[in-house]
Amino acid sequence: MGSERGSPFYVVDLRDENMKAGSEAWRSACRVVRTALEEHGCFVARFDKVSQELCNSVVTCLKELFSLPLETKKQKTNEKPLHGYIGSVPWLPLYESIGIDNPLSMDAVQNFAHFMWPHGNRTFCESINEYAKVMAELEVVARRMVFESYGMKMERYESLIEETSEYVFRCLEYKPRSEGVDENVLGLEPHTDLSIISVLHPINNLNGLQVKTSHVSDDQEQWTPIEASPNSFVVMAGDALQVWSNGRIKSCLHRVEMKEKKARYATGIFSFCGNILEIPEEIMVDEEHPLRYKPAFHHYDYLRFFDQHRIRQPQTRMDAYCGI
Ligand SMILES: O=C(O)CCC(=O)C(=O)O
Ligand SMILES: [Fe+2]
Repeated sequence: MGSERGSPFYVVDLRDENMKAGSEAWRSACRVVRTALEEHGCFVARFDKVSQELCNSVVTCLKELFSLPLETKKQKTNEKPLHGYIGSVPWLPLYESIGIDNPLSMDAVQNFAHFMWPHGNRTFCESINEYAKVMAELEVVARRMVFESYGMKMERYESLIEETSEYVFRCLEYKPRSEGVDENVLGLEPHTDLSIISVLHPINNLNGLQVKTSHVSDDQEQWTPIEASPNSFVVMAGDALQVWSNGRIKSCLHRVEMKEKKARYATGIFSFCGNILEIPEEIMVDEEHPLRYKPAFHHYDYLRFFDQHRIRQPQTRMDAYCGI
């Protein structure tokens, strides 16, 4: 466990069958997770519970979904901000994405599929629901590790896990650059996610994802690619985790550069808190880390705030919403 040669990002092996909560391997992984999130806001997780067959089926589903007419894709499938379709953005001509709310519920996925295909789509529902469940399993392990790494007691964080397990599953397609599209145009512009944690998977194994890293030694910032590889998932801190940790963890600034000649498909599962997320002040606040945010954070309200004000700069946005 640690960083891979040539890459500054930490790699956490979550494949180990023996990695049961409480074991030495588990505690050591918790430490790496905390260091990684404090340094880069992300880490690479090795996780082998998604078979190649399931990945292939999900890619087929995504192709089918994105080839639907624009009017169909744009239907409002959800009331929550940023949970639906995003596309036809003039400065992001290669990017399209669609959110599926509550993807662990087969009923919710079927509901979504009925919006898209009048007679439903059984293969789509089965593959997406099965795949989202595995992604969520990985997300929960990551969240448990974060809570534990700051010394939270298990009795306390288990209820927090339940409150913070609302998900949206996002399907992403990046079209290959066609004639006339400027070579400086990005696949997706720099941003941080508004989630607690995001787990991303470049499911057809194409590169493009980059994270803003800073080198403490020379004070330089740069965009560093995260290589796509089978069984590798990228776990990122979102704004809500930054607030929860009183700024100890920085939400991860990332973007997508599209140099590929083929369409790039990716998926992401994003966790949210359905309740008020409280900063555990007894753990996060001390002389060195005075309270930076109002201690009660209303997650969906923060999404509405973003939707209304569209403040792009993440630190300014969090400060404007809940800074003290
Ligand atoms: O395509 C990717 O790898 C990243 C997608 C992403 O950052 C997002 O959906 O928030
Ligand atoms: Fe993102």
